[in-house]
Amino acid sequence: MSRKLAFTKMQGLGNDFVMIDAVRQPIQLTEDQVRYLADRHFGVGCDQLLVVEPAQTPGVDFRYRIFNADGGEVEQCGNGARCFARFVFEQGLTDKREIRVETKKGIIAPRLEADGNVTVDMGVPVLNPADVPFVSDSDAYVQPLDVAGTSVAITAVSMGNPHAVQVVADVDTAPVAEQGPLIEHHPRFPARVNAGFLQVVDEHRVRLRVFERGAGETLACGTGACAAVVAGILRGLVASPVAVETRGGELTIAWNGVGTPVLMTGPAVTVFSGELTLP
Ligand SMILES: N[C@H](CCC[C@H](N)C(=O)O)C(=O)O
Repeated sequence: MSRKLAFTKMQGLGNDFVMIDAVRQPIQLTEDQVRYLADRHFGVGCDQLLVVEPAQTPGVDFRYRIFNADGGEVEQCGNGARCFARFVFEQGLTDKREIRVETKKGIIAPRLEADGNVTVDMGVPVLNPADVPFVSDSDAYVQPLDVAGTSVAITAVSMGNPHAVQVVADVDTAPVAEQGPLIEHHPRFPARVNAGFLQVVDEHRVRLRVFERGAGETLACGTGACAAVVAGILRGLVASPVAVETRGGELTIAWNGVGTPVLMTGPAVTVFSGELTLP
């Protein structure tokens, strides 16, 4: 039996989302339905689908679930967190400008700024390889990863979701298309991984491309920007705060070191709303 579904299309630096208000229209989407909604030819089209639900934890305002375009549910989404905050405010689901929201892996706190940007406390990055998860007998911040016979020096970081960050001379010529899928599916990342390609411009500015788990290369990746700055600071290449230039625009990331949270600031834009009949 088909049903009507209201949705809103949003984007954060070109990383685009279909937002579903499952507070007012409770729904459980199948993987096939997620893939349909994310499909850029047969559906609405997005990198990720974000479903807003009532909170399940006391003292938290909402729960938000994140699904990649391939249908898989994941732990965290940085650009999505900013769009989520604007969505619940614009839809009248809250009158708060600072929101506590639970995701599959932890609670984050987005704040709507007066200048239109959104700042999110993305939580404390996880560096213990077993918790990323990254199969390794070392906890060194830089480790060699064999990628089709090429040894790539990566830093494994979890922002709730897993990231493998490498430093390149120039993101425009980095082997994103060739290495991205190989790193995403690398056996040493049992939950797969988002592959970051980081170019250092100066102490407070970098350029970044990310081949995302379950979505391919996106124009921007918020958790990827957080992971890249963490990796850059651990390697002594940059210092907080860092401007992160992505193909979709610029994020500001601040981090004061191991054991402290990462703060991410950037835009969140509503593109259009619509309704469709869900197959
Ligand atoms: N592809 C990611 C989820 C979306 C993250 C990204 N869109 C962001 O802004 O953080 C993963 O599978 O972990």
